[in-house]
Amino acid sequence: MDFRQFPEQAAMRARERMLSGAVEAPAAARGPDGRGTAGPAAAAGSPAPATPGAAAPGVPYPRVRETVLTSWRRCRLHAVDADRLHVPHVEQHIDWDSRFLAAAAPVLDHVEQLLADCTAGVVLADSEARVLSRRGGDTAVVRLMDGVHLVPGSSYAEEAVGTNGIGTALAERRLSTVFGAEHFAGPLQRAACAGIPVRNPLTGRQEGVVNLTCLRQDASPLMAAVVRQAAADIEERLLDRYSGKERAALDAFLAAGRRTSGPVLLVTPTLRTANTEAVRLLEPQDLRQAGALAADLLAAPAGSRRQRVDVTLRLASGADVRIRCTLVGPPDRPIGCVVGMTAAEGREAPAAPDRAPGGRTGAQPTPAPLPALLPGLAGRSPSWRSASRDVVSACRQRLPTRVVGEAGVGKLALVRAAHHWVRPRKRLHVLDLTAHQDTADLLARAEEALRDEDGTVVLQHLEAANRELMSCLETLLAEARRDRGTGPWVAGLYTAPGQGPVPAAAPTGAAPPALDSAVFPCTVAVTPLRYRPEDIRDLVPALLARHSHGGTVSCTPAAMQVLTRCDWPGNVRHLSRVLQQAARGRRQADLQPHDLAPECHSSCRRTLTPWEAAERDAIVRALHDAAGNRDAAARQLGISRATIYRKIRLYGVTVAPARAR
Ligand SMILES: Nc1ncnc2c1ncn2[C@@H]1O[C@H](COP(=O)(O)OP(=O)(O)OP(=O)(O)O)[C@@H](O)[C@H]1O
Repeated sequence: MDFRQFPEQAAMRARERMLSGAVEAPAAARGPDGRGTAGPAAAAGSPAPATPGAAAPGVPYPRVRETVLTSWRRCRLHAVDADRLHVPHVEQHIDWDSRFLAAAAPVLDHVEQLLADCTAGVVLADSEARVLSRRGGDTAVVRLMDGVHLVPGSSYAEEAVGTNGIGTALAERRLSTVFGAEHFAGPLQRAACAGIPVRNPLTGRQEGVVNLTCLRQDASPLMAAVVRQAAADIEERLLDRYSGKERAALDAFLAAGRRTSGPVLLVTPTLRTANTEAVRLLEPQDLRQAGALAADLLAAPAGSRRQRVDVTLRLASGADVRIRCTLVGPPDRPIGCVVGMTAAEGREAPAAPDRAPGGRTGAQPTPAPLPALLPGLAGRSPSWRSASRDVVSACRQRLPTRVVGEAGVGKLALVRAAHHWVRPRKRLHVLDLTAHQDTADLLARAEEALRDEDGTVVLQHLEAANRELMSCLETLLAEARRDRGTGPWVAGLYTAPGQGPVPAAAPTGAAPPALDSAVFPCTVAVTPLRYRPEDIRDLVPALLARHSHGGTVSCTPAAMQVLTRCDWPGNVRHLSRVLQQAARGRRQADLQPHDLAPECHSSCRRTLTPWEAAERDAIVRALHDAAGNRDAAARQLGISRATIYRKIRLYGVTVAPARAR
């Protein structure tokens, strides 16, 4: 039975079981968009539950599409209420004069006419899922949409109302069809909808979503075709609305964005836009402030206008940033201004009162003003944010800090980013304790680095230090602080053994010398990637940008799903290596699951021997070649059916048959 046909209460119960991990949801039925592999006829069958005993014998288990299941998991993370609908009213935040709305209006008129004899209504929302316009729909659909507040001025963001054809399309960045019980919130389950993001053809950013909504029994594959065409028409009209000057200014803005990994803004007399990094790192008031600076430069009298202006700006977070405003076009007739941002040179944002990061020691924990996220680093999980906050805070106070975590979790990356944020252009000295055979040489280098009062000294791989070395380092560090009262900031990185719990604080007793050292009053633990899988969605594009050398390699949702399910025993470094391999030799590509290394398609926890790893890889490749068909893969490998099934179980191979993907 297809989940979409499930009655409301049964659907809710089945969903709870799937999300609580009691059963693995069998994927996937063909949606009325015609995608997927099992059509409505197949949907009428009863696939066995993935976990024996998940459904009573003879009781059909519902099929759920992977995209829907992923969306439900996001809803869970956002604590969306499944029983009641909470639709925020956000009218005051909407730009009712936007270029997007103006470009879309004639297209919506046309779609409304097309749908005159149909029951469905068409809805337009902006990039934040705020409803801008609603047209058409027969009486029943209008009543339904009114009943669920699907009206201009309300927000249909997935984190507010759950899985739906507006917010989910934006979250997935592609066509999203949601039918009946696939909606997360019960009150939406009478509806069926198809939504597709509309992209700005010049900047590539999502401008919004066009969506069709009808009663669930009226759903049709044509809905997807109609929204696709409408989105293409809006994109074309959007392009037409840019003048030649605006296109030239946008070209300069995009070129500036390619040269930096930081925030970039564009201001022209008629247009304001910002890159993803700016939106991610800055608060709205910061964007407004920076935009005002650029507008002032554009409005300055021609005689006094300079091509480039550098200023320091204090952000809402309290951090200082260096702003560079560069005019586009000649100074006497500029067509726009591009604003770039870096951390301010030699200026430290005001430090918080004395506070031990992590709140483990010290007096009153007072939150310090901090950047929303450290530039150049990806990840928004609470544990990553907390580690970032603690490391920056320690860096500001020059509090000797031990950063603990498994190999490749990002300890050095975090300390480096904090150093560049707090004291840009000052030196960062990294001393790898495993790279120095000669202790005297290591201590001499440490002594020299510790003389750099404004710098940061990182002692990497503290776990490799024996008691004697540690005691010498302690003496050096104590002297560095006593002599000058302040001294450089010292961070010690301790690589904890893999796949085990991270020590939350400095252990005592039989702890290794690096951990029972009295030198570091503060310890920050960085969580392994497998415990913060939500960061993978941020890390993947950031790491792909690094490995595609200015190209545009991205990840399809299906490949992203494979990546988010992996355990990543080597943490971010491991993920980075897999993406580097997958992106090798490509400048433009949408990575598919089969582009990822075979290890991503196996959930085996133990370390495989080289022979076993080779066998697993061969099986994964054969399964990909055979579209997941196990019999065909076994034939290709020249092994029996029974053997391939046994090996698949042994290695936890997760390549699903194409029908179920
Ligand atoms: N949040 C992040 N965003 C972007 N890149 C990251 C992030 N965390 C780690 N990386 C990247 O992952 C790789 C490994 O990180 P890093 O060297 O900091 O790990 P580590 O914890 O210090 O490892 P080890 O203990 O083995 O020395 C680096 O290439 C780093 O740039």
